[in-house]
Amino acid sequence: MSLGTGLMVEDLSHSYGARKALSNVSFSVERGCFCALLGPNGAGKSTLFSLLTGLFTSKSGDIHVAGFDLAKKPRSALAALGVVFQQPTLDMHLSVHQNMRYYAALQGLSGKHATRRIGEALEQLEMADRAGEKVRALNGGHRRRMEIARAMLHEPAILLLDEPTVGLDTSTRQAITAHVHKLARSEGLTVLWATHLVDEVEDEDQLVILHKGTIRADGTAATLRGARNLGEAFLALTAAGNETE
Ligand SMILES: Nc1ncnc2c1ncn2[C@@H]1O[C@H](COP(=O)(O)OP(=O)(O)OP(=O)(O)O)[C@@H](O)[C@H]1O
Repeated sequence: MSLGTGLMVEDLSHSYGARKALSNVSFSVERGCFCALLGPNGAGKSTLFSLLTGLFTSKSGDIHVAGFDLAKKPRSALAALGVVFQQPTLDMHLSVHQNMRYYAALQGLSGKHATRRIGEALEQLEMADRAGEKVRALNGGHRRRMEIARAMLHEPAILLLDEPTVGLDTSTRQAITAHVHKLARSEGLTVLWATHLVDEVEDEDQLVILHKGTIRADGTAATLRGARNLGEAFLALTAAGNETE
């Protein structure tokens, strides 16, 4: 895989003691693609994210981020990643801008460059007019948008989001999902979006279905669902996997 390309996961496995959470998982996401990683609770999505972000180390398998081998070039690989974790990690007592400034400093951005990137990232997520507000005064949707803007500060090639709409109402979920689809299209950003909700997947998205630690399907959402709606297709693909166990 060459420099600047998307994400590649090859033959990745992970166990918690005797419990196998991921078994020989392989898939790749082309640069600029939105890939939905769809799986029910316990499928292994968070485990995969922990491996992709270097929180856990894989004993078997390879991960390449924007062309960098995570095991051999962790700094370069991690620098190419923007991450939005499932649990919010904002300082409620600071303003949006202060939170962004703090994170910019952690990323090594300072001065005018940091100010410019904070402005641009907030603009992209339509949050620029909230910059002076305390985070605790924002609703859940705006907090999430802010976290996405924050993950974009260092201009990552790849954005990972682990169930980023958990706890949000339907219209807020739709707005955030649409925002990130737009980012992928307009910025050439590679996106891996983990979810268990089929309505967050668009027909033209790449869809990877993970169930009980294995990949059950990988293709364009429209192709995988065929004439069915995605909910039916998802149930069929995950039920088919159960029968073999
Ligand atoms: N720290 C742990 N110790 C033991 N087993 C774990 C641990 N974390 C996860 N597991 C198990 O590994 C499997 C995959 O869990 P994981 O959290 O990665 O799935 P998930 O798809 O993210 O699910 P959810 O949507 O519920 O977060 C599950 O069977 C889970 O019970």
